[in-house]
Amino acid sequence: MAVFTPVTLDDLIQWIPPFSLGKALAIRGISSGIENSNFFIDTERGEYVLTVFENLSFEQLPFYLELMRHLAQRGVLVPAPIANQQDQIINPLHGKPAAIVTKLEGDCQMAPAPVHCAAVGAMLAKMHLAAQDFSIRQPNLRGLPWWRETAPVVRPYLPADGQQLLRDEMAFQEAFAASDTYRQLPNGPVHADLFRNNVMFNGNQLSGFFDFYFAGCDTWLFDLAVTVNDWCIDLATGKLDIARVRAMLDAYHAVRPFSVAEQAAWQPMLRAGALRFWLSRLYDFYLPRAAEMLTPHDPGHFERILRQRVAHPAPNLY
Ligand SMILES: Nc1ncnc2c1ncn2[C@@H]1O[C@H](COP(=O)(O)OP(=O)(O)O)[C@@H](O)[C@H]1O
Ligand SMILES: N[C@@H](CCOP(=O)(O)O)C(=O)O
Repeated sequence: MAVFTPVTLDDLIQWIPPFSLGKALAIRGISSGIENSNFFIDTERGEYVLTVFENLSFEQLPFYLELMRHLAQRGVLVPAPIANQQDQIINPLHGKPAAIVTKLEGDCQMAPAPVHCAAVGAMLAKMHLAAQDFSIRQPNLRGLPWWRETAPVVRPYLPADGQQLLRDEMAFQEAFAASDTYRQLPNGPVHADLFRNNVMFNGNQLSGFFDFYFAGCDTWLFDLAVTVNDWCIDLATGKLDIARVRAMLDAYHAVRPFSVAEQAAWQPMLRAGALRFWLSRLYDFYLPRAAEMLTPHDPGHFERILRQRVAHPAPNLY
């Protein structure tokens, strides 16, 4: 997997002049993408990433790409979209929207240590603060309204104990979302999918967050819960690794101190973060999109995480 829309060097040479990147010298498809067609491109001004968007439209893309531009301009480490001479960052290529962004150096860190979790926590806090004055608003499209729609669709596929867990957790999250504590939580644009495979490291040095295509406005704590639930766990059991949790939370808190309401909301929010990905994985597993060619992610992983978070308290935020 997967280049869905082929782009040749000749295509690129024709297309790239308005970007002031000099001549296009080479193009290589990136095999690991699952949503879009991604390419590394060499130009006279250096190496960049070209993405041809397969599912998102010209109308939907500005939220994501303008958010990345906004963050990059404020020193948050994310791919910076390259504008053409008309200051446009989304341009048609083979009839689909396409964008060029800066290339992040390094690789994903799939076996993170506390040092990596601390770097992610600090950059996440910096990102939340920097996104506060971003002017485009879009809700998290995988938030509570989507859980409400999706839970009854996937529930019939589950065994009795899974159905019970899903029913109980939806009721718990509805009550949490209606609480005064929830209303006091700071919110704004969040990444909402900051898993290990969406962060690049150059050695132990974080080089950037990428894949912003689940971003939306939600509570900052939800973003942190999603991130902790992936970076700070034993993958086999879903149990939290206290040293990695502490490193991430302390580094986040040092940049953007947590509020009292956030402390009260932390345990329910870790459960919310697990429920969100349990639901999306159940949906992709039992109701795959037409022409889906991928092996779906295991929903059982997030069921285990959810059961863990229900049964065992996590370390306090501060
Ligand atoms: N800005 C970037 N800098 C460096 N590598 C990138 C960048 N964007 C994407 N990649 C590489 O391309 C791969 C696929 O990107 P991703 O955004 O996950 O694609 P998709 O949305 O199609 O799943 C990533 O795993 C990473 O190796
Ligand atoms: N992180 C999600 C899947 C989203 O896909 P991504 O590869 O684009 O991050 C999950 O693990 O369920």
